[in-house]
Amino acid sequence: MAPELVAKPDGYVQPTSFYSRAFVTFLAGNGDYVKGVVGLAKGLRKVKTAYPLIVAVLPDVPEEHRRILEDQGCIVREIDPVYPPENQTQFAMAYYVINYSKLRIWEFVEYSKMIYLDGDIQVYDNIDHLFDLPDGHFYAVMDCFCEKTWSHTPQYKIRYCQQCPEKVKWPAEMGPSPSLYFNAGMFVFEPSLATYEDLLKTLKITPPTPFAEQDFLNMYFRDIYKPIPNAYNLVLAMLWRHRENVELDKVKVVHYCAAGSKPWRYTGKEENMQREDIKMLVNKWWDIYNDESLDYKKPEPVVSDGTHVETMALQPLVAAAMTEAKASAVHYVAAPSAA
Ligand SMILES: O=c1ccn([C@@H]2O[C@H](COP(=O)(O)OP(=O)(O)O)[C@@H](O)[C@H]2O)c(=O)[nH]1
Ligand SMILES: OC[C@H]1O[C@H](O[C@@H]2[C@@H](O)[C@H](O)[C@@H](O)[C@H](O)[C@@H]2O)[C@H](O)[C@@H](O)[C@H]1O
Ligand SMILES: [Mn+2]
Repeated sequence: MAPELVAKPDGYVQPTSFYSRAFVTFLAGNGDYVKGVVGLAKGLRKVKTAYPLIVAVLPDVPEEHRRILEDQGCIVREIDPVYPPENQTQFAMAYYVINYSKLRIWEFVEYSKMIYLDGDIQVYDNIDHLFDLPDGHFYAVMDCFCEKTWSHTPQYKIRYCQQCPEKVKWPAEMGPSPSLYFNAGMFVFEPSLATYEDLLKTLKITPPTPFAEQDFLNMYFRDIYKPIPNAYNLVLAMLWRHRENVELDKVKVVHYCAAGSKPWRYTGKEENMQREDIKMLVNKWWDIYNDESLDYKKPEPVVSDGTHVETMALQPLVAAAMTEAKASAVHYVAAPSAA
């Protein structure tokens, strides 16, 4: 629901509840992931989230892509890259090396709570309630170890997966079973400069591993990690690896991370990509991406007592609240965080 607006004696109106919560995603390069972020922005609008979407962009994201995202109501913020220490690691995907730059979002301390979403994620139900989860923990959905991308791990070699720990039990002779491990495509976290500095300091002395920043974040937050239901981040491989753990009609967030499943590049040729559930989820993504009614509508400039007030690129909800607050004969100032 839109933040309360309070008209001040001098006629200035300011939202009482400044946004200290936001969704945040990450965009690198001049390629087609920008389509993923546009889809995400429109999906969040469709589920009527009360919070803005921040896009942390690397310097190599072109002005044209930044404009496209601002025109979709996103708040674009440039971040510097973060590189892991010199290493010979073979990342599961070569481009994973850029994903360490996600760590910059811990520096967004004007927000007390944020939900990170990969650009290849779509939100199909409102998940604003996750912002109310108790502070002091790191919330994310458990990953699955059954795809070939995990063939470098001991759990893969013995076909152990945390999604079905009873099926193949962890053998005592291999020591304690692995800590619960989350997929880093979606997580609820609290920005903090102290954590941010410590993350970067710790990264400098941590040898990189195949799943790059996902492995690093799992190691770093292991003691405060709390699993949340699979419905909040459906890692697509779950559909053919652990169908018993998926209630497709209750899924709120879909993560198009399986090879060949990025909707904007979908050809249907890769393994599992001809499944009916995959085709349905890819079409669902395109329905939102192509829905022009979900495009961001810049609020009409507010004209008051003859002066033309330039409204900033406000979040639709603040704009709607302003309209409700009868934009006549008063000036408006937007909440800085809504700018
Ligand atoms: O060329 C790229 C590759 C990755 N990303 C960002 O980094 C995230 C993580 O990469 P990806 O989702 O491809 O990894 P996966 O979840 O498929 O392993 C993406 O969702 C994007 O937000 C990007 O912006 N440009
Ligand atoms: O940089 C490492 C990446 O690791 C994760 O992706 C993996 C993981 O989900 C595996 O379990 C799948 O098998 C695999 O397909 C998928 O790519 C995150 O989704 C991504 O945001 C990012 O952190
Ligand atoms: Mn992803």
